[in-house]
Amino acid sequence: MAVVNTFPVLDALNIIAREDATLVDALADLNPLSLERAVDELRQAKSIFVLGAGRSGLALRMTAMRLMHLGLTVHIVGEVTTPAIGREDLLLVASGSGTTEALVRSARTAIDVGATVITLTTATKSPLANISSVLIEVPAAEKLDRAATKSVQYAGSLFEQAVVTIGDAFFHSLWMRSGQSADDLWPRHANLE
Ligand SMILES: O=C([C@H](O)CO)[C@H](O)[C@H](O)COP(=O)(O)O
Repeated sequence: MAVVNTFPVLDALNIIAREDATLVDALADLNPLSLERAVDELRQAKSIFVLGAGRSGLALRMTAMRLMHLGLTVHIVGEVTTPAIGREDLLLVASGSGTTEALVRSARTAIDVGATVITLTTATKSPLANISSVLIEVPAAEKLDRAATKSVQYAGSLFEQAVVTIGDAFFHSLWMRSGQSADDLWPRHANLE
């Protein structure tokens, strides 16, 4: 790539905002039933476990906090206090590639014990996608996709933004159904921060 002297931040913001809006339109075409099923499964699960590596995992941690605000029992896989997953539980996984080995292994364990696995991924034919109970295709670039047809942003950035947005949409949908006010939710927010 050629060095350029300037690239206005507002231009970058516009590029990202446009990519995010296009992705939401594509999501609506690809996944309405999967998105609704995911919300139903999240509502019914005894405990929700969230799992992702790198930035995908960081994005899902934001969803984990919001689900906790709703009063749901949520665990982040890898934390020392996270218990064993069981039959009535749900594993929510985000992996752009769908091939990150530790995630595929954990998803297999979850399926083996009878838990539900919801996967957000760009790769619908990946090992992770193949074993998932609910598959949400995110039409974004995967981290090694250099074609710039789906995104001009670096690596899996568009996917990771989508994970945050879809997680917030899960939360919002569940919150609107829950009958709880913002004041009902707030006392659950961390008071040790
Ligand atoms: O951190 C990541 C990287 O910065 C890509 O933008 C990825 O999220 C991490 O490598 C995990 O990969 P995936 O399982 O393919 O999401």
